[in-house]
Amino acid sequence: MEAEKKAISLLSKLRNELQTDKPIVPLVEKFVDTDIWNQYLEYQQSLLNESDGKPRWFLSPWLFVECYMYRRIHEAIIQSPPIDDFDVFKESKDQNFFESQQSIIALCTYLQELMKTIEDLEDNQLKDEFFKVLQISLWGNKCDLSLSGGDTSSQKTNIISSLEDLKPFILVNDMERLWSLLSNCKKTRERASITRVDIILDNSGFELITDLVLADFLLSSKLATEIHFYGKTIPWFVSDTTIHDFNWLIKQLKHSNHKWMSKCGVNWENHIKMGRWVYLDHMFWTLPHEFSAMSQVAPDLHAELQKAHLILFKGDLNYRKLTGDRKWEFTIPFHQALNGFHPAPLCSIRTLKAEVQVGLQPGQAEQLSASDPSWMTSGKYGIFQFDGPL
Ligand SMILES: O=P(O)(O)OC[C@@]1(O)O[C@H](CO)[C@@H](O)[C@@H]1O
Ligand SMILES: [Mn+2]
Repeated sequence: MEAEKKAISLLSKLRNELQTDKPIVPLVEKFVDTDIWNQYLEYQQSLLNESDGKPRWFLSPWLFVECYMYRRIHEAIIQSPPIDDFDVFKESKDQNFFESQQSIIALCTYLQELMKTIEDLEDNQLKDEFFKVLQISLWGNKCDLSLSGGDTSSQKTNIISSLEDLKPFILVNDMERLWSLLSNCKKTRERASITRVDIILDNSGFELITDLVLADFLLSSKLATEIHFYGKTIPWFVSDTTIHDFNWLIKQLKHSNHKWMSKCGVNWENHIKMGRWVYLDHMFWTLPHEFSAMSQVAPDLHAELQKAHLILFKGDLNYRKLTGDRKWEFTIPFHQALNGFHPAPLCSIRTLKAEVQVGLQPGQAEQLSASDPSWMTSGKYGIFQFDGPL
């Protein structure tokens, strides 16, 4: 109880600093990333003129301040042993999973049915199925909890039957290019050589299920032979996946009473055991840096990603970090907005929740603004935006 009181008082202090637009203060508790965070704060300070004073909540770049808030929430917890490994968002993440049960059952059933025939599918049928699981994973990204202020945001309808209706909401659609890349890898792959797809995960609960369905499909269709997943080392943006969420979810499936749900759980645990699925984390994903800084700030992670044949970045926050969260012209090429970040061919799979979007056709953004003013932030629209081999 003493620890809880302490954490709550630290969190109240944080809320007060935020609400009254106080200066952003350095982190105090020693942790693996404390020095890097404090250096980044100094860098933000260096961008200001003398007369502008200190970085502050209402004034500093949103990407930085928002990441900092989640890191400070974590600081309040690590300063309060013995509850220093408590995940303040765990309850809402689990709730999202339980409330999406029906949709999860539908997905697991769909996947297991598909598995029965996958070996016999013609190329064009396989491509159709690939596009379906990609779209499932895209719309899975609607269900994050930070946008709803932590309120429930689960998937209640059957996503598979909605795919056709949702197609007009895909603003950039590079699915064909993903197919070309992976089907080419499959055709030209020598026996015993590998095709590795890395998935930079976003939210736990329903979205994670959709990503694992995609990952399982990639293996079963032989479009890939190995999947590396990256999650977050600390609780992040309410719903983001940590290793505990990842393991918890697979266990839930495995012990489910539903035949196909538990089959998925068993298969997925097996993928992990056999090393076909590898879960990794790295502190870089919970730093405030944009991805073009990765080769400098986290050269080990950058080198690791270079070994992938394709990297899929799930979610809105990853898109903001890919593009540096800048006020780009809507028509600027994605490649340019990446600002030199290209460890391997990569694709963003995200629903739009923040006011950054590049690579649109001339006039497309203007048309959307006229017909649907909240198009950039409602999560109603989505993209598959690919930056291919150089
Ligand atoms: O990365 P996700 O889960 O798709 O979305 C997270 C996110 O919507 O939450 C924030 C709102 O607080 C947005 O800035 C951010 O992009
Ligand atoms: Mn998220």
